[in-house]
Amino acid sequence: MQQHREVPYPVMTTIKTATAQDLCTQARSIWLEASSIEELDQVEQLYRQALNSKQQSNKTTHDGRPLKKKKKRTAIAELSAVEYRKAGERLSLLYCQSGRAQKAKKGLEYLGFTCRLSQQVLDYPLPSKHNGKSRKRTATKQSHSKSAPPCVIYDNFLYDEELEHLKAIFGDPKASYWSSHSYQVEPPSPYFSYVLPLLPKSNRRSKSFIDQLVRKVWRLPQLNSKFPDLSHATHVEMWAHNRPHASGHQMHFDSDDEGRGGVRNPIISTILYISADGGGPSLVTNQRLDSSNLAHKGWLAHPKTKRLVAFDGRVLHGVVPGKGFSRQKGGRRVTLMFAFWKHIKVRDEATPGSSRPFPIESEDQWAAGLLDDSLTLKTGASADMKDQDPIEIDAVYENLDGRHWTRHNDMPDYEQVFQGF
Ligand SMILES: O=C(O)CCC(=O)C(=O)O
Ligand SMILES: [Fe+2]
Repeated sequence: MQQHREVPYPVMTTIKTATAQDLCTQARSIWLEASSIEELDQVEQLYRQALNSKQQSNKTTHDGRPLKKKKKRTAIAELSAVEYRKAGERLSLLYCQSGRAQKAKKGLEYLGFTCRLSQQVLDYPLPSKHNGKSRKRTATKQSHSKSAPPCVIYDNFLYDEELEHLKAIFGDPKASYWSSHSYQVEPPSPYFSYVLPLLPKSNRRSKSFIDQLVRKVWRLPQLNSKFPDLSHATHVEMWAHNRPHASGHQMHFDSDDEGRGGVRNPIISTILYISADGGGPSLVTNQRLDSSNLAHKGWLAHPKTKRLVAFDGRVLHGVVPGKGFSRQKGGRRVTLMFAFWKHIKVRDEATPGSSRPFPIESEDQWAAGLLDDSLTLKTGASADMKDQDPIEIDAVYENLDGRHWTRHNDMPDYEQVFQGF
């Protein structure tokens, strides 16, 4: 758990030079790129200052005289209700990420939450020698047993040259893949993805980098024995993310067209970690759309370059925001996702959006890089590929006192569950 130095409560209650909203904006931008404990302390202080900000009241008595000094300073929060809520949630997340969930309780209660992601999730265990040890080969045989995780992790799935090729396309936040889609994480830009058919080897495009890479995942024997339906896939949908350390991705179900017209899940979704200089773990749970309870089990996979994570396309999952500060100034968490579909509607529209056909004629740098056929990928996974155990979490949700939200608790409304991101 990260050590957190307590900072004195802010002394100033009247803000003259910046509005409380400015303080929140400043806090968030420092937080997203923070690389020291001092910066994190500053973030916390700014939020507390914004939440405690007061304006001089212009109120007068009924006959027009100013109120006595004490009354004149009637507190008026400068933040709008929405901003106040956001700032309160941000500060609560900082508490939960640093072993101080108890301190978040009052604020979360005030904001109407009854339940939150657990300490084990928000203040997640860091990768260590004891976590994610290599699994014995026989362990994969349990894949049909009820308690088997709905996800698998393979380290060193990619060869170095494959990673380098992907880094050149997706690594730089200014690269054409991001700029040509006006990608941003805060506030998030609209979702966009591309669909490729899973073609027989004889197809003319099957030598492109992206087709070879997709095939390498799709045909991985270990993945096919864990998820037998994978062989029925006809299309793959690809999308990617490039996040600073503190940026998370709310809990969600992967769905065709983002769930418009009803949720339709892929057979499996996969995550390839291209850059892991920052960012929190992926969290996969055992909750499904038709579950009548919140997830009671979860599995964490930390970002690690060349790693492949695959999970049952029906389960709730997300990205936990990186806690503390980034190991590297400006470090990014870059992931490339593939969802394998039996049926998916390809939406051929002029603007970026959900499941567009892969632009095979495009001269955009990113598309050209993925269509490049000069690199022959070695078939199969890299020789030192290793399966790893995800880190098992036995409480995904807790009440505000930190007690497990068990199967015996009611299903709370979505707005009552604090995710912190
Ligand atoms: O980046 C990750 O770990 C997973 C992201 C994800 O679930 C998504 O983009 O749908
Ligand atoms: Fe997802």
